[in-house]
Amino acid sequence: MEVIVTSKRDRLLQAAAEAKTFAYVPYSKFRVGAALLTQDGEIIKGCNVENASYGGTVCAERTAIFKAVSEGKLKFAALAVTTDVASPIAPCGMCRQVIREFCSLDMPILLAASDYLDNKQDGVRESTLGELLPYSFGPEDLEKDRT
Ligand SMILES: O=c1ccn([C@H]2C[C@H](O)[C@@H](CO)O2)c(=O)[nH]1
Ligand SMILES: [Zn+2]
Repeated sequence: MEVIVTSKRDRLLQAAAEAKTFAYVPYSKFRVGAALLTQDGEIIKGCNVENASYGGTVCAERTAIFKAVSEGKLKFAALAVTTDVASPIAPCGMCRQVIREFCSLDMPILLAASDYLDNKQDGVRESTLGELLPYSFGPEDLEKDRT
């Protein structure tokens, strides 16, 4: 995927910050917002949604992906994630695997610190899925010949 242009990048980061405001986090009080850019240029937002059973909690990244996929959108160009932490926070392992199902290994993943607008230098860490989930298992592995 080619480098995303600044306006789209800013829109995506802004959308992640907006999504964070809807985080349902009565237990952890740890707000997370995610925003997915589709290859058509659409932005789909997601927040973490916690549950009294704890295990029923869904992360912001998976909320965004499941929202998109359940609307028939399966091709993504970038993902942005932000929290209230003043340094960039990376997605959990389960989210990385779910992202792996739908996104290429070179897809940009933008990790924005809570204050990234004041700190555009170090506030956004730009990574890729391949960097966050090296030597991974994915859908194509199920297509390989088996003995
Ligand atoms: O990648 C992550 C990691 C954690 N959380 C949420 C889950 C839970 O609601 C809270 C604390 O783990 O943060 C996310 O949304 N994304
Ligand atoms: Zn997660």
